[in-house]
Amino acid sequence: MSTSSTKEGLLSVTAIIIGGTALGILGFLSLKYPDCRVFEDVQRDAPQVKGYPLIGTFFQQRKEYGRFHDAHHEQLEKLDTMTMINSSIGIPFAIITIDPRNVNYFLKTNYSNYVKDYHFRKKTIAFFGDGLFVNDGKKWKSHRRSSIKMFSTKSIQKYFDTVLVKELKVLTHQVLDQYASNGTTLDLQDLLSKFVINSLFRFGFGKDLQILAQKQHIHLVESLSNCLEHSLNLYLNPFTPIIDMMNYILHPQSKSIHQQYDTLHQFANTIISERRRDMKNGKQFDDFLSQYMDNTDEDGKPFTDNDLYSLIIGTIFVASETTPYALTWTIYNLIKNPMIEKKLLAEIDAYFPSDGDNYLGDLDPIKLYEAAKKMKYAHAVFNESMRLYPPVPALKRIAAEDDLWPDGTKIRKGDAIYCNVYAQGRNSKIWGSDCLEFKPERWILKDETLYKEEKGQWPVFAMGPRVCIGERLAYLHGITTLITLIRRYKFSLSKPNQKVEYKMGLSLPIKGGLKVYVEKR
Ligand code: HEM
Repeated sequence: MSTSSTKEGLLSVTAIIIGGTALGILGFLSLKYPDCRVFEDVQRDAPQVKGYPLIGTFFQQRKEYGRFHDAHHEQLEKLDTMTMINSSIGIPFAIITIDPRNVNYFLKTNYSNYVKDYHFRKKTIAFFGDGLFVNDGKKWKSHRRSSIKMFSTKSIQKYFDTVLVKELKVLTHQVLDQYASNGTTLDLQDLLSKFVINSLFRFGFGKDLQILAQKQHIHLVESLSNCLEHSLNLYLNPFTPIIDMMNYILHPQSKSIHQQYDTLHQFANTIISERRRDMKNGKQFDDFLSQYMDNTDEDGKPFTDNDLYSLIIGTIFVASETTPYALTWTIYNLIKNPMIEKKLLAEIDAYFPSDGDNYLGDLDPIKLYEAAKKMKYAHAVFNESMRLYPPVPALKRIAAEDDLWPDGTKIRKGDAIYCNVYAQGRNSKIWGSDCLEFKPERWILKDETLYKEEKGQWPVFAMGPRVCIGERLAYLHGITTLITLIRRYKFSLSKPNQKVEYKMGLSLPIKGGLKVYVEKR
């Protein structure tokens, strides 16, 4: 036998051994991990969404991305569980829970073991800055402490008198009346976002952005939404920097994403420097910005411009992404349920007896404020809409240490935890067999008081030490706007078969907005 054929023989034997061993290992691993990702430790005493050997639920998760929350809802109902594991290659391991005991535990009882996602903070820092929303520990504490004073009863009342009612007049008399008389379609979601941004900006930073009627700062609103989407893509899609580069090469004329981030930073920097100058000249202010500037962080140092940037952008972010979406979904639900709208109108009439064209006592701030606090049915309608369409659809944390949940689920250090608020609001075990129906009556108890949930079965504003600090303001803002709009206008979908579905993200907007016609009542 020649040396070359001996070599060939040896090579093929080696190839057979290597190939056989690889196949053997693959077969062994496939048997060990038949429905989850390879090397996953699934011994957590929680049911698991079944996937494929070694890759887990990768394909299911990719396919369901656009309807992520519904997929969780269906999987939880199918598995007949309130806590489940979803394990996929390439996607961080996640434990999803809607069990009120667990939710109460990780958001409240043992909240310090469940921290904000560090990777999210790192990827989104260009947008959010390094402030309240994305931090834990000292930084979070000092930012929260400095913000909270703005949400006292006195400040909220002042906001009502000096800002909200005036903005409502612009929204109705200058904008919506125009659409009503022209009979043209409008995107209600977009309009309400601008309305809330403008109002809260005047409240927090004493500046009228005039984006509602006079169409100023529209580039700011665009940059805001593009940069938010971009920073989420940076977190979720590793190819984002390559896509950015391609966009830059293919569309050299259009504004690059970096220029849009610059727009946000320049906008915030201008506000900060103007304020520093005015304060130096002895002008007095009583808003968010001045409170931050007067306060110090936990080490006694003044807040930096970066801290102030995160406050400004954070406020615009919550303003544009929560209350307006809650309001848009509520009006959508009322369009779909005319009998409920009729009942709401009856409650509004009881508080504001018919007064011709002077709707709602011509928007008298004191009357409105008092009514908005008391109107039970309006609260029930708003809550019921947020039950089905929570503005913040999921709460995510990372476990700092191993733990054991009240339902027996074992938690490992580093696990990602999701409370899917959307799936929880639609769960039949929690809300009964009519859970998918829009029924505001479920919020009104036999003794005519409003049901208040505090045990972890509806954390729409979160709970525990990180509960939303804007909750009271959001209710007052939401209810006042709702009753004003419903009393003055009748809304209808511009196309009766308009597809209304949510867009995936940190919040729950309607994909493409809500296109409506508006008529004066
Ligand atoms: C319907 C309206 C709103 C809903 C449903 C809502 C919901 C929430 C939720 C669920 C969280 C917790 C997020 C998490 O920890 O992962 C949160 C946090 C927060 N919200 Fe709201 N929010 C609303 C409106 C507002 C408004 C109007 C403001 C202020 C202008 C505000 C300010 C904040 C702040 C500052 C935090 C961070 C608190 C912290 O981490 O300590 N929210 N909100």
